[in-house]
Amino acid sequence: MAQSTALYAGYKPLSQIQIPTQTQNPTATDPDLAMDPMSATATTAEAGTADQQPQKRQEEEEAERGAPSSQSKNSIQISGSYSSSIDDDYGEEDQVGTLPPPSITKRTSNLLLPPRPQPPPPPPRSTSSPYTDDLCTCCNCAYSSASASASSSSASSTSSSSNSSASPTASAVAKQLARSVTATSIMDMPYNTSPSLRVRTTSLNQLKKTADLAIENELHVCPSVMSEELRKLLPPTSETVMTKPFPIRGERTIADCTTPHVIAMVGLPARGKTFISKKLARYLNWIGIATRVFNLGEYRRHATTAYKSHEFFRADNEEAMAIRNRCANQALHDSCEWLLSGQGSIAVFDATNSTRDRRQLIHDIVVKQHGFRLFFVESICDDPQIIEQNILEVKVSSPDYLNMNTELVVRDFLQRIEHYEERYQPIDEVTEAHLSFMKVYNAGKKVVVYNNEGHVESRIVYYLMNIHITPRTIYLTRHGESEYNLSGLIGGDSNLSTRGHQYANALSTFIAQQQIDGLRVWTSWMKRAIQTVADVKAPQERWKALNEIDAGHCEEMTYEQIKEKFPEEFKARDVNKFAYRYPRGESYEDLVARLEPVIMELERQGNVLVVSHQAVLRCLFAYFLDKSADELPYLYVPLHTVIKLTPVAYGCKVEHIKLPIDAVDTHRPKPKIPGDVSEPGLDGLSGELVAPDGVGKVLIVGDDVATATNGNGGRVDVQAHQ
Ligand SMILES: O=P(O)(O)OC[C@H]1O[C@@](CO)(OP(=O)(O)O)[C@@H](O)[C@@H]1O
Repeated sequence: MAQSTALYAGYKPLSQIQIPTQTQNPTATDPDLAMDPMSATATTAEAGTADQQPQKRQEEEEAERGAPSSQSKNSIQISGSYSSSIDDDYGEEDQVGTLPPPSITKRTSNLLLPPRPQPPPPPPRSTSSPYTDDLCTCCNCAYSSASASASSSSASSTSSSSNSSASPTASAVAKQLARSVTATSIMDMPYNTSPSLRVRTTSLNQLKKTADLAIENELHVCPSVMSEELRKLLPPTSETVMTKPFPIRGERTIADCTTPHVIAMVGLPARGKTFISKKLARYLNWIGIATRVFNLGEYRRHATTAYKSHEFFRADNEEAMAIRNRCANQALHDSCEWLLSGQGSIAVFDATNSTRDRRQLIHDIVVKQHGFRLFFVESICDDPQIIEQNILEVKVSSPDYLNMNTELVVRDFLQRIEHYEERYQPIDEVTEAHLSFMKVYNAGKKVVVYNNEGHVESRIVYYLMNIHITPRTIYLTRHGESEYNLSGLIGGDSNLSTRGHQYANALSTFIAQQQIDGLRVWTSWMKRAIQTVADVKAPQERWKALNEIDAGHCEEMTYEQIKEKFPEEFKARDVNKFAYRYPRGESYEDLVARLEPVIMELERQGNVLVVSHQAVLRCLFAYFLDKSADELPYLYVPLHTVIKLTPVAYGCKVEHIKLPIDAVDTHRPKPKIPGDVSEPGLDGLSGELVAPDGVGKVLIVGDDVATATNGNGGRVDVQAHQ
């Protein structure tokens, strides 16, 4: 966690904060109402100058996207049917008082071009580049000042006015840029233009407004040496836009989340805020939007050495309140700094944010000062059973209650909730009509969405409408060993081998013995997957989306054959396996995009057995285990093994159940030298029945499948993962 510098007046480093004494002061005022008039004035005054600009830009962005104006208030209400218990946070944390305006105005240039994670350096320009007429003078790349000078007249006027003092090369770049800015409009794009190209064009339209400034400052170089930010805004060329069905990872991120977002949770303790925050972050990261949760409870625990009792949360405990305020300031500040640093696109501020003043303050900082988007997610629950279940599941094991007996924990926590209830103000559509928010009632029974402002919010709303907390189990397994697996061929649509058929039998026995309530079976359309569940007694569905990664020109070849026939391709895959796309085929990143509807439907379902393939299951497994894009293509998913996933608290319990039928090992670990087929891998997983990263332990079932499913038969030691 990045420690802040003293950006807020009066801020004290967390390490210097002392444990509060449990004082009670009945005359103390509500800290949310006790705003420092100086701070409040400063905030308002600053807002007067700064706030209209981001808001205006936001509207312009929306107009470009064809999104409805934020002025058009809208609210929808949806009722669902979820039930059962709820997992939750460690009960944080609201009532923070005034947040003095942070002094980060020096970074407002980021608002125009928010820094993004650095993409890999551009490939050397080939002679097929459009920039071929002439060599540039700064680095002898193929940038053409001649082609740039042949710009359209309207473009020329734009560039010449802004670039009169630049070098000939800079002038050429400026012209090239300005021409594209002037000539290209999102409206001109053909209907089937890729999303990445549309975004690039949108960015160009934005750039048009700031072109003079940008050209002044940055266009003194050719594209190969100009800043990443500016280069991204150059018109697409045959090198930057490929013929492909999906944009590459970085582009997709930009497409989905041009403006940084803060998602701020709202609600009383034990209402599932941390559960929602963590799950949402896992999903957003998986689809390629860098997201991080800032949990206020963790800040508070860091600032105090030990939690003593609910007294700490009394509204009239001034000393404790001061600590809580500082922690909240710090967490929000860190969220914004993280977004400004360009490391991420969405910060989830996991706190109770339970008063109107508090939310207004967040709005002032996030929207008015930084120009970010802000979306509140309020979790409301009045079902005592859900709340109690939640306390028992996650509060009892909270670091706040180490070594405390369960009954005392429940009593203390309920009193803590009462302190919050005294001051809790649910989001109000009338007095807070300017906010964008959704409300989730009783773990998804009803959902209200208000002022939904764009694509990211829509995806979040859709996701949160699909998740539920009803206990269930998901079983993942690859098909039985196939004929192609035996001969080392990838892809294709071959039949099961003899051992593959034996696995199919063992699997149906195993599943029957598990006696899984309401089980549904999902398979790909591939023969080997369908044959594997031939005897499983449960309703079955075929998903084309579960088909194995399409290896394009490399289908039905061995790794050795690919290396021999396409050595460069083979090597390229080892360099970046997640992003690499087979010629005329798919990448792992494509797979993730293809599998999103599967994940969404899995979230809606109860018990499901998914029978699919190595690459596909790596993607699904990575979603449940929150694995990064680097780790994902190397996750170990061996044949003849069932991976049992059981949601617990904030994560997933993982069990690997190896059924007793031998199979070849198709796992190819990451080689030390890209393109090497002989060298043993770095991850050391190949051939070992060890789950990656110590995730759970492998349960090796004996000859009698029943031994393992009858309770004690080698029950595995499992770990829960966030
Ligand atoms: O991405 P890598 O590691 O090559 O693994 C994917 C490959 O796994 C295979 C087996 O080698 O999957 P599966 O047998 O599960 O259908 C190939 O079909 C597929 O191309």
